Amino acid sequence: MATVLDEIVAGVREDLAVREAATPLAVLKEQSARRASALDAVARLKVPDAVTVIAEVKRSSPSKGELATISDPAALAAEYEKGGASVISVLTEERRFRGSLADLDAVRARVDIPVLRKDFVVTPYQVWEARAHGADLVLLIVAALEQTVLESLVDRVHSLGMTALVEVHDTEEVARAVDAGARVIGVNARNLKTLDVDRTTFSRVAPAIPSDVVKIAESGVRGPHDVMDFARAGADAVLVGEALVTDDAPRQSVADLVAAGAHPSLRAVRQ
Ligand SMILES: O=P(O)(O)OC[C@@H](O)[C@@H](O)c1c[nH]c2ccccc12
Repeated sequence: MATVLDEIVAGVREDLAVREAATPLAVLKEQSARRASALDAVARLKVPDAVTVIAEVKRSSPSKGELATISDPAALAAEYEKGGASVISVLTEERRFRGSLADLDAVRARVDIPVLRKDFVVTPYQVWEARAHGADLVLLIVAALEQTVLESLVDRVHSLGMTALVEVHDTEEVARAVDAGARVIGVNARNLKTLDVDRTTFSRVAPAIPSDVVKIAESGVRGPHDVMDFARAGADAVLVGEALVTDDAPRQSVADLVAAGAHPSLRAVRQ
């Protein structure tokens, strides 16, 4: 039976065929060459004595439907940046998440911190697209990719100077991510087959991640308390979407999450 993930990827492939017909790869390569080099995201995500925050621009999701209108994604990203976010995540998937490459362009033009292209990347064309539109990081979901494809996409992302954020759900996927050369691994608390969130996923899966790899807890962060829990479980960063896009004061809420991630009581557990 087709899972939600299979259905999303099928839609992504259809939309991709349309873009590939309109913009040849050679054009994307020229656009990429004109971009400033990608920013070093690893240095910003893994800092001593603090959990950093990746703040996400997301209008809609398959699990919750419409979350927020977000008429000005760049303005929201600028608020996140002022609140102390280390990286901005921008959904570019159109059908289920109501994102676009135009959102990525707008955010890139406004903020100075690294930007993550959040999509269902299955071909090298999408990696070139990410770079052409100014992304510094690209999400790669292990569960959506054959191992050989995952390996070649990680290589492509890194060879273009970007950082792959390789998403896993269990320890087998961690092994695949590490074999593929991941330097940054995100453990998604949301199961992409059932869409359920299980906040214990990170603490179960993170011990399998090598110590030199950056560890990110993704999904289900409701507030400062969850940031502190993930910090105690060894997270270097958290990725937060829904709680921020549905908030009236996203700048202050990011600041509260950043403060929780740097709380002095966490120093002892992070040694
Ligand atoms: O909105 P949340 O629960 O804070 O989750 C953010 C982020 O982790 C989530 O949007 C996400 C994680 N992995 C993904 C892969 C594709 C699309 C979306 C995602």
